[in-house]
Amino acid sequence: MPCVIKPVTGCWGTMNKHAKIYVAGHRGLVGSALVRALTTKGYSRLVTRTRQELDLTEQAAVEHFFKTERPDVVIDAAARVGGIHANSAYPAEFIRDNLSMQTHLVDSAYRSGVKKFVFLGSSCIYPKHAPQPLKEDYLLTGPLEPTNEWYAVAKIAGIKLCQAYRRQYGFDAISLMPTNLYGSGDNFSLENSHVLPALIRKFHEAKWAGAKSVTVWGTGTPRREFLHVDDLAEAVVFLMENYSAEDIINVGVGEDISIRELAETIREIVGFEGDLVFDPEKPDGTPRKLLDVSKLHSLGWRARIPLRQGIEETYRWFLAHQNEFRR
Ligand SMILES: NC(=O)C1=CN([C@@H]2O[C@H](COP(=O)(O)OP(=O)(O)OC[C@H]3O[C@@H](n4cnc5c(N)ncnc54)[C@H](OP(=O)(O)O)[C@@H]3O)[C@@H](O)[C@H]2O)C=CC1
Ligand SMILES: C[C@H]1O[C@H](OP(=O)(O)OP(=O)(O)OC[C@H]2O[C@@H](n3cnc4c(=O)[nH]c(N)nc43)[C@H](O)[C@@H]2O)[C@@H](O)[C@@H](O)C1=O
Repeated sequence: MPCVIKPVTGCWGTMNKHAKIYVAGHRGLVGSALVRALTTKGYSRLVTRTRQELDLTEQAAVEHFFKTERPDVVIDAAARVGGIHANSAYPAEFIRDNLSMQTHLVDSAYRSGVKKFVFLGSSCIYPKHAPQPLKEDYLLTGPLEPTNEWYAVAKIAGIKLCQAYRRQYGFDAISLMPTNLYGSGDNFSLENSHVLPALIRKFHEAKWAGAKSVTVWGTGTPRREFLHVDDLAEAVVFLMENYSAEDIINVGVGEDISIRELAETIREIVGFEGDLVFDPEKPDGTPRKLLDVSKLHSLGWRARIPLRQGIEETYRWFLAHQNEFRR
């Protein structure tokens, strides 16, 4: 099905700057960047709820929220998220919570008359050994990476949910597939975070402890693509305003680096002078996960924050917030 570009204003009417936009998961890495991006773009009616105020795994609470708040637009940045270890260690929570939250959100949004729903998947929905770069068409063409198949299956179900509600009910739900993200507000847990924040913290702590080496999980050979979360948020707002179709869209940079190169870059930025030690007992995960972003480029959007600059900014954020991490 072809891409559909629609104008911000005009027949839609909902995407004017007074549209009431519910950002689910607004305290997370992505949600907080979305709040910044939407505010900068002049969207003045943002609705947010903490997990304590609205637990999205509670169907009745979600239904009640939509009936009373009646947002025009929903951006779903709420999910159970984590790095390679968390995905392997908590498979039941990753599949259960993600299936539950997204189902409640999509269904209640449709039933309460939401005009636009933006769902966020992930590049891990593609088969482990799919050709690179990963085109949107490769979805469901082969087996998944075992370390994150539970999360990936939930995300694939989320895509299908959006497509089904569009086909049967004409619900304008779109699904975007971000690559690995990083930036201000990330999770810096040593066990459960993604590689980039984990390595920032490991190198920083090793530097201050005067350690001789830092251990990097796996062989260092897997390749990953990293998109700054402020770029991602801009892309999400752009697609919310301009895209309406059932086909998924990759959101990335179009370039990747090896974990060894990433570790060397972070070591340099942090100023750690010791060695890198690779631990091959830890899983490598997918060998490569580079998105084909030609569809996104053809719609008129490109990432702008270079990786080194983004890591430097993220390290400054880490230094300013290291005593107040969320977990
Ligand atoms: N980070 C990444 O590299 C990537 C992320 N994505 C996708 O982007 C989206 C956002 O991820 P990210 O910002 O990194 O994740 P975070 O973990 O930083 O944020 C997730 C948010 O979801 C909220 N949440 C979790 N469970 C519940 C619940 N039961 N009820 C209400 N709120 C809940 C969290 O609330 P609380 O603050 O209370 O914990 C938090 O605000 C997800 O869909 C993820 O799959 C896609 C590709 C890569
Ligand atoms: C966004 C994406 O994120 C996850 O997939 P992933 O890309 O494999 O995740 P990751 O960032 O945790 O690891 C990337 C690579 O880096 C290596 N690595 C080295 N040292 C550390 C380290 O210290 N911590 C971590 N976490 N990884 C390390 C690690 O061994 C692996 O080879 C999925 O949850 C998936 O569901 C998903 O969507």
